[in-house]
Amino acid sequence: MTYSVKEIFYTLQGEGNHAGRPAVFCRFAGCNLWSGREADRATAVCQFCDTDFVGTDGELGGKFKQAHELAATINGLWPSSYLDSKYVVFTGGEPLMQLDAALIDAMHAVGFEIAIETNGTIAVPEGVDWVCVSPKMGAELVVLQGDELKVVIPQLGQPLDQYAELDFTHFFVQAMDGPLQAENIRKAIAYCKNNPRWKLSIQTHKLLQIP
Ligand SMILES: C[S@@+](CC[C@H](N)C(=O)[O-])C[C@H]1O[C@@H](n2cnc3c(N)ncnc32)[C@H](O)[C@@H]1O
Ligand SMILES: Nc1nc2[nH]cc(C(=O)O)c2c(=O)[nH]1
Ligand code: SF4
Ligand SMILES: [Mg+2]
Repeated sequence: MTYSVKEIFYTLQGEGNHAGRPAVFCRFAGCNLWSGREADRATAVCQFCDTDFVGTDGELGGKFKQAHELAATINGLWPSSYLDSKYVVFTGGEPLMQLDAALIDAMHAVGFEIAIETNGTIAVPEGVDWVCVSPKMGAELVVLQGDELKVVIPQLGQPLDQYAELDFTHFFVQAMDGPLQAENIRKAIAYCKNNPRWKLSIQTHKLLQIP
């Protein structure tokens, strides 16, 4: 299959349980909950997205015909002097529209641990080493287990109490970035203090002004 990739870059994971961990990010183009066009945002299922995932025009973006070509490009960003702890985060857009067994095998073959950031609407294939699910109101959640549940708040009517019963190891709330960010951060802090199973995920890469 041909993979459509917006961009590939080496940075620190900014969010969630692995915040601060060096990682290659592979951002796939396309999402099942928004076209990515501003004109469609108001009518999209997911309306608060902070990411440009349209097209293949970003850093190292493009169409990759073979899993091993994409794996080699990702592997090429890992520092050659340090071949331990290799970590790739597949995101997007929605990575589970494209991540398949061939790419999982190709990444493992070059020594990577594989993480995904997903909206939870598409089943996770075998072999993914770290599953971060971020549910979206208005979209059916089908991924009911994983490593971290990272809920962007506030979303009207979101069943946070029910989410807390799902089979995840870590439970995070993350303040929605946008015009109400300051207020959303206050809400997220208050939510964690009142519901101590939940931890705060800060988008540290935005504070640090790194990709
Ligand atoms: C851009 S999404 C891509 C992966 C996948 N489509 C998803 O939604 O999980 C990566 C992460 O950013 C979060 N996110 C998107 N827009 C955000 C915003 N405005 N404020 C805070 N987090 C946001 C998502 O919920 C998700 O956890
Ligand atoms: N540094 C950094 N960390 C991230 N964690 C999740 C991201 C995403 O867009 O999926 C992201 C991102 O875009 N950059
Ligand atoms: S599901 Fe993820 S990538 Fe798609 S629009 Fe929402 S936040 Fe953006
Ligand atoms: Mg991001």
